[in-house]
Amino acid sequence: MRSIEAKGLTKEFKLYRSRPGLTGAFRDLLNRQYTTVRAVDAIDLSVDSGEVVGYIGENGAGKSTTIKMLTGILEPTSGVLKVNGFDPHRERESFVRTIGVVFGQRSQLWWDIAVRESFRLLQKLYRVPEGAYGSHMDRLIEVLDIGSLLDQPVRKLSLGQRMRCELAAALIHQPRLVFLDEPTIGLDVLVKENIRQFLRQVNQEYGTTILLTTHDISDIEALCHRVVMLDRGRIIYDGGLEELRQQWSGKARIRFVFGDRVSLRNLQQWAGEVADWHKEDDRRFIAQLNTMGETGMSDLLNRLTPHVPIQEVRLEETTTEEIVRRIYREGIRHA
Ligand SMILES: Nc1ncnc2c1ncn2[C@@H]1O[C@H](COP(=O)(O)OP(=O)(O)OP(=O)(O)O)[C@@H](O)[C@H]1O
Repeated sequence: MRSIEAKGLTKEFKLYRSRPGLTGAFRDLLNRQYTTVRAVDAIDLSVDSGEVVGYIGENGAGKSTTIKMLTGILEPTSGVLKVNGFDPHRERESFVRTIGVVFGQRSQLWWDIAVRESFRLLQKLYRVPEGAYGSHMDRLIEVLDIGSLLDQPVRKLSLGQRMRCELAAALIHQPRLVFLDEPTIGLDVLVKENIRQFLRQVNQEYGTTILLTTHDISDIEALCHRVVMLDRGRIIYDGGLEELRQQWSGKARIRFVFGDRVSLRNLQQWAGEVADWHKEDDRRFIAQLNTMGETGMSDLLNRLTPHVPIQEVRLEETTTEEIVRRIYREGIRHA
């Protein structure tokens, strides 16, 4: 079953321009001028139920605008959108009962009342029957380890404690689809790991679909089977994380420590077309392979060994973070 089905989904904003001075203000009154910003530009997105998808992109790429359309907060300018079988904006009342939302920067809990009371209010809002509520909440409270926080007002909680309560709040009504916007922002490594583990568990046990926006690529590595990358309102990549790494990790870099001093010119001569060289000191060099895969590496070693003793050789892996940063910087065509 499909959780999200978007075709040609577009959102434009009108930005009104103010002309300078009093005359400008007067002219604005009579005839306002505006420019149009296309925040989301005709995207096609299908997400099957049970998938965990990372939705990433630079600041201003259009992620929040997409999420706001998917959750029914904003009405699309054009395109077709079905989420959990609903038109999110038009059928908002029934639709919101099928989704959960966590915005890392904003709270859905009431600041001054005890966490327990916030949960109760949400239970009423979502009309969750008492029987289903009790056992489900007990489980959430246990897994998220928030039992000791229930009687405290939200304003007294640390960020990590609050995030765990936010997650419980978003899952009170057992939604089929959860939107998480920067769920681990500002959290320490241990809390991040707990939250990721919890999300994996929710996905596996309940088959909950998760759409996650984050600037923290390790969230994506830990959780997502699929990445959708947005650039200036358009999808520039939609596929597996591993494929993204393989396709765009670029030329392999090999770090050498030679047994003897060696000149850059000699290395260039011996290696020929196979690699480009960067010198760190007389014995330490980095080779950037011009041929992909393992053949390039063994070819290079074969060429060097007759001339110079190799003390250490290490293949440098490009991290996903580096790949993504490069794609943001250069665009996917040049990565
Ligand atoms: N209400 C609005 N009115 C006018 N322009 C807007 C509005 N909301 C967003 N935009 C513009 O739309 C574009 C996409 O913004 P959006 O907030 O969706 O990006 P984002 O990928 O979520 O960025 P970030 O990672 O910084 O949150 C930006 O150019 C932004 O300035």
